[in-house]
Amino acid sequence: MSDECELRITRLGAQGDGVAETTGAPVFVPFALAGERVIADVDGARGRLLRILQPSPDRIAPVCRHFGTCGGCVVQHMSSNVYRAWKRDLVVSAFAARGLDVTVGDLVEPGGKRRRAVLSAERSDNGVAIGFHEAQSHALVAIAECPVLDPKIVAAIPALKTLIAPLISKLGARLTVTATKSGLDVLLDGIERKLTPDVRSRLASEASALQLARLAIGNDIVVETLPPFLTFATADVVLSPGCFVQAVAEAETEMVRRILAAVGKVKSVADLFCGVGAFTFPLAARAKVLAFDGNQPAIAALNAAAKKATGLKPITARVRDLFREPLSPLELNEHDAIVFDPPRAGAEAQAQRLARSKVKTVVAASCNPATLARDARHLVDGGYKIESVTPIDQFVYSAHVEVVAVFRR
Ligand SMILES: C[S@@+](CC[C@H](N)C(=O)[O-])C[C@H]1O[C@@H](n2cnc3c(N)ncnc32)[C@H](O)[C@@H]1O
Repeated sequence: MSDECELRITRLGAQGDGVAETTGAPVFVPFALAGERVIADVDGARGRLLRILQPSPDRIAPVCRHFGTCGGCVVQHMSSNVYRAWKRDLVVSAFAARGLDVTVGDLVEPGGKRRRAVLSAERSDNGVAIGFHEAQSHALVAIAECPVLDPKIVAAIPALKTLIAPLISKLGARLTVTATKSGLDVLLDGIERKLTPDVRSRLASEASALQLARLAIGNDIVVETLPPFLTFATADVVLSPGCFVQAVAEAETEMVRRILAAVGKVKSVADLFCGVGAFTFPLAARAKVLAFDGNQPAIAALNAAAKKATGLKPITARVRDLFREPLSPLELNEHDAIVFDPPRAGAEAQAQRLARSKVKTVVAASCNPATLARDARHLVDGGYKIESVTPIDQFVYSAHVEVVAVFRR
């Protein structure tokens, strides 16, 4: 049952929604701003914005025509000041919820566009569409423009649509596109049927004609015209299909700069959750690095690049599940500094071991302030002091924020 109600929005929630405190529970209204009076269609804790009776002076026009339907961006409608304060506060609140009263730095905005897009492809009565899902829905919004994506990815969408059309059913598929230094690296997941030799050879020649660096379908590399690579310090790393990369190169540069500044002049560093080595190689310009990640292809890619890279200290990279088998305090103590950059779930088991170690400097990078704060609590309880917490706007217009936190003992 939904109800049309007049609401007064008093604050912004963690997902960027306007929140109205009612006599019952709070109501969350996407695209409403603090200070606004709105009419919303309210169903339980959610309100659909129908009309704005009194707009906030901080309301601005969105930069993209898809804003409001495409679920990729949640906050293009607020002034820069409100946006910056809200993003920073996501981090402040996460730390406060763990009883950590820290000074969180201002939001750093490195700019840049996303070099990685995870898109959906679906067949409908009007043909194949590629885009993002609507918020809280399975409906696809076909993308004609996108202010956050690398323009090379947006420009390739019409050609990708034609390329993959024969493979796409109503069930849909996932398309991971990465802009690498040798061209677009395209991975299509969720295709059930096996490729016939004819289809395969057509796909290979069309992908080459489009100058894609690589086209992979699931685990099958259909064609690799050029090895798709990214450069970290002096290392050219050929990516494994769909492996993790930081979404925005400029944000990665900012993270690396802060990590290196915090680590300082050291002899030995462990880089935990290293992926393909975005931090490993810059760290190895000054110290020997022991690197771990649970993803075997990522470690293979890192090791292959390490063999060819010049001017770096020794790198040892190994596959290890750091949730099940975190480094022990004894293993940690062999290093002057530890860098960890886990997935959204965080690194609780590893943080608990770190709390019992004697390592002087720990630097955490995280895309989830909630799990970072939980892990920081373990470090603080183990005697670490939080030296700095810096939010970095890697995921512009979304409710996500990257954070680099420095701990010392
Ligand atoms: C946020 S990414 C960081 C990668 C790298 N630091 C970078 O900047 O590119 C998180 C990494 O954690 C790895 N990972 C996820 N679960 C893991 C686990 N249980 N043990 C070890 N690594 C894991 C993923 O493979 C991924 O490379």
